[in-house]
Amino acid sequence: MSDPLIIAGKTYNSRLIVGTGKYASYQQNADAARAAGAEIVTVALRRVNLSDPGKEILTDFVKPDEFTYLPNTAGCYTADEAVRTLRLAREAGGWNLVKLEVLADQKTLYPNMPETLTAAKALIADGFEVMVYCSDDPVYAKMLEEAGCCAIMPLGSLIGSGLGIMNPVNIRLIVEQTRVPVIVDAGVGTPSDAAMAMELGCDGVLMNTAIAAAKDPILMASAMKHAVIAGREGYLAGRMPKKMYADPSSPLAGLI
Ligand SMILES: CC(=O)[C@@H](O)[C@H](O)COP(=O)(O)O
Repeated sequence: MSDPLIIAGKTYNSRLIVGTGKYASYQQNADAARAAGAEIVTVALRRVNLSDPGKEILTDFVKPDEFTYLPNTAGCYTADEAVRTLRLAREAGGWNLVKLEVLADQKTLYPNMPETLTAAKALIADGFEVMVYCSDDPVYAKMLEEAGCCAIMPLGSLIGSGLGIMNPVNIRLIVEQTRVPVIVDAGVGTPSDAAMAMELGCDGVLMNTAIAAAKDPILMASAMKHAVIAGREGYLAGRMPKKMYADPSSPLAGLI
């Protein structure tokens, strides 16, 4: 069955996007991205070495001809900072598809939604394709979609928390109202969290810590790949209706 994910007019077969932080090495990062079957990797422009030849460079391991690079603005706390960071990235690397995140504070890394919306509008006016990390607030999610974002990426829970999807009802509301892909970003801790996101009807999942901080990141990456596929197929198959009382599995007719 062909069931591609289309973001900003480009088709992907994988619905799992992975990060490039917290790994023991860039080699382990590359191996995990492959085990996850990921086609897109997100890169924190302010944290990952993309150019200093005196150190290991990410692109030597996670190769740009193998993965679509999705630069992100992790570590930016104002719209201005985020816009400036992505403009510099476009000049340096030619990246036009970007992941915008504007954070509110270091303790929660919760998205600052007014600043995020301001930055999204500026970037879209500047010709960027903006995938946007956001709160699970359906009202802001709608504003970001109307501003022209090409993917809405609500948090499952706080970045790096591994707490899973704290507010499935809000995620479902966002899914129902959104016409561009909805990708749960942040907070996934286990394969069942990833499957739940997909069963809720999300178009994909972005995760970093759940894989990078696992005891065996490569095995966890593979587990996440299967969970995303299982959740997607379960969503497309349509779950059975919930019932309050038992319903026997074997037919009642013809009983002795
Ligand atoms: C990698 C990234 O872009 C972040 O949004 C974040 O790190 C993902 O969150 P988790 O680490 O909780 O998966």
